[in-house]
Amino acid sequence: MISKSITNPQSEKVIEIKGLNKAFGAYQVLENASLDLYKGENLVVLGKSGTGKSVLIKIIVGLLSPDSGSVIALGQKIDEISYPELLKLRLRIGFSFQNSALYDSMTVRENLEFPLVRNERNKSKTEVNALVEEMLDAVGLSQTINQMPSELSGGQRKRIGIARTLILKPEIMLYDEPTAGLDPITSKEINKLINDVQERYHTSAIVITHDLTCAKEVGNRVAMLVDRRFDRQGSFDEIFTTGDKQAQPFFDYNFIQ
Ligand SMILES: Nc1ncnc2c1ncn2[C@@H]1O[C@H](COP(=O)(O)OP(=O)(O)OP(=O)(O)O)[C@@H](O)[C@H]1O
Repeated sequence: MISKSITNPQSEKVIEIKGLNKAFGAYQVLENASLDLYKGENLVVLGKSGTGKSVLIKIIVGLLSPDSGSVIALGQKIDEISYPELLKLRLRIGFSFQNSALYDSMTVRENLEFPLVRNERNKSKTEVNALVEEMLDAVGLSQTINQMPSELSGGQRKRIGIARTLILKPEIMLYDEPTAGLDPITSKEINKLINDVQERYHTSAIVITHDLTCAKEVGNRVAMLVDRRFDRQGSFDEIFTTGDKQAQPFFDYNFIQ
């Protein structure tokens, strides 16, 4: 397995997180955490369960407020913009949920149309159809257009979930455990899809995962959330070949156990 090339640190930043603090009551989840997402890269975020990865994502899209620190996404300071501006910004950031979050009572076509009908009402029926077809082609599932989610496999549902997120052409994609619950072959297909999306749509992405094969295959960079911050950042090999005591258990669990 070949690692992907690491991002040029001179690249433009599409997300800049500086000195982030977030606690729930006395429980400090993030402490002086800093992390950047560069334009066009896939950044893998690794961390033990309950360390605050979902909290981080929620802060980025303004669903949770940090106690202090600054988050700039696509040039906008999340905690300073108005609510309508925040809603507009969220449309530029696609969030692919862990459970795919498809509507079971709608066909694949209707699931894909839904974000457009809700957010881009000015689109004609022909434009909507063209976008649905483009997205299904992008995820390799054109033939499922009239099927119900219950007729799809777990891997296919993930793909349709990604297609539905992509249909608004977001500049940033947030993937929450994209390979969770999938077999290794289907996981590899999802990894390839994440890379195809990066190439075809020039998205920048944060990929939250516990799956190191996924991390290695899709990540231009890896950041580990340890002790409430992201002190460990680098290429996959930089993180996992140096015998780091916090990183090693992830590696051992995924590749040796
Ligand atoms: N709204 C909330 N109120 C109180 N505590 C919360 C809230 N949201 C998250 N937490 C706590 O913050 C910590 C981090 O949660 P988070 O969901 O971000 O973990 P995670 O790293 O995404 O875990 P996993 O890998 O299991 O999904 C947990 O201890 C969780 O209980």
